Amino acid sequence: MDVSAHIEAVYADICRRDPGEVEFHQAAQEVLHAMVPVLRAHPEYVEARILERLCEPERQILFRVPWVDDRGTVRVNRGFRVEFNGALGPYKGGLRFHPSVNLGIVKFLGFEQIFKNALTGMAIGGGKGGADFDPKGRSDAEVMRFCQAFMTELYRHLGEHTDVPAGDIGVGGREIGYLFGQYKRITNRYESGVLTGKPVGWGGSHARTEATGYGAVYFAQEMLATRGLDLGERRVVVSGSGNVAVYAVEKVHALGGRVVACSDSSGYLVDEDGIDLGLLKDVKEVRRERISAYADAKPTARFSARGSVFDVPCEIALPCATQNELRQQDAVALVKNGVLAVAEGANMPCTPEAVEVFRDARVLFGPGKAANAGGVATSALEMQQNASRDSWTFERTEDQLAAIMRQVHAQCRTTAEAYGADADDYVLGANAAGFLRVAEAMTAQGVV
Ligand SMILES: NC(=O)C1=CN([C@@H]2O[C@H](COP(=O)(O)OP(=O)(O)OC[C@H]3O[C@@H](n4cnc5c(N)ncnc54)[C@H](O)[C@@H]3O)[C@@H](O)[C@H]2O)C=CC1
Ligand SMILES: O=C(O)CCC(=O)C(=O)O
Repeated sequence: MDVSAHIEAVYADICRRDPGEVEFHQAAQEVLHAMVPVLRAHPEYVEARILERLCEPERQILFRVPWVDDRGTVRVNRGFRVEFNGALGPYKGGLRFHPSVNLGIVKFLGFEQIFKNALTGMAIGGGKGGADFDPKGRSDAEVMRFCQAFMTELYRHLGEHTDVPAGDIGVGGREIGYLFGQYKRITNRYESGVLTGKPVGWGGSHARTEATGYGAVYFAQEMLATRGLDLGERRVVVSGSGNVAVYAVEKVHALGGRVVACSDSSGYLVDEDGIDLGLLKDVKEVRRERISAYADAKPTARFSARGSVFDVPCEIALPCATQNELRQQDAVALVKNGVLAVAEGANMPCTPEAVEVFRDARVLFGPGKAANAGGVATSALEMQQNASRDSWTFERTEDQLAAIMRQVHAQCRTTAEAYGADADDYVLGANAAGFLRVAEAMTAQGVV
């Protein structure tokens, strides 16, 4: 059988059926490319049309979200939930509130989530959702009314055994609280496990807030260890300054590294003293201001509205903002400046051309579906705690997170080698290991 031709045909079909969904095409192409050696070893998955079934969501929900702003004006947004694959458990994946959200972006994120969730080894399927709502500049009351309107439609598709959303860009503890309140009001059920990322006082898990950023740093640490290196004293650049970025900075500092730059959509900040985490959290989490407010408050820091945060020389780069933020020219600059390792805290932040530059330069590269899997894995730990009406300590939860990240890392390397690649080929290893677990479950469950 000509496996390459089969894969080409699957990809062509995706592009033909869903033209314009460029981010989904990009995510699918990466996975499909990695499938060549896997399908050669498993022709039964070609026969069972596993790839074709994996690339088609089980269900896509699109809905109107009408709400009223503080001036009494009626607003209308579009809501999405893509329930991509439920072979391993309830659909699991975050909600993104950002003006750029469209079906193609939600599908790319949901598709990534299938393989990421499988890699964690936990019982969670893949899904993602969101809305083209822009929370920037909105009052708390507006955000609450929007969340209530969003949940007024979405609730009928959710359930702790059905579909369990969490946060993503623009959705944090505040939004999860409002969404949970509306779910509870409509259903008259205190179903703790229907959403994760809840605040710790009422069903949230310790370490979930920190998990994605911490996990990405653990993954970078594991990659460095394969070359006898560690994070101590290393110069690190983190893009973004949201949930993932802030806790990546925190863990790098805890492990002895120094984050010298971070960013937001308005520009980037360099602080050679090392990013002051207290100030960063105050600017971003409390005051919800632009990152330039940090430089206004600290004389050692400088803010730049032009150029890229990846121009700042570093040994470790952690892209933690958004998709396709790290382009070919950024990768070239990083390599020129001696970068050793790149771990994707965000989903698909590096373009395919950038990944190629890292591969050619033999830079250790951890793809998002492996490197940022700590967030969703800790969400699954939150579901476990909710199901058993238990609450674990921070230490116990973080220990489990660290163990899961070590296991994800090891699995990437052994799977890459098993399919004839170098163990450093984390892209092949992550995609193949995730795929195999899902394909096995789909096969056992029949054509459904
Ligand atoms: N929150 C979580 O647990 C997980 C998040 N992710 C991914 O991590 C990334 C960040 O998510 P969160 O930190 O949760 O969101 P967030 O809303 O807390 O932060 C997003 C950050 O990215 C910045 N940003 C957005 N667009 C940008 C641009 N074009 N250029 C520079 N900065 C930009 C924002 O200013 C903000 O600092 C996303 O790709 C998300 O899908 C992945 C796994 C889990
Ligand atoms: O915690 C979750 O359920 C989802 C996290 C997420 O959206 C992601 O892994 O990209």
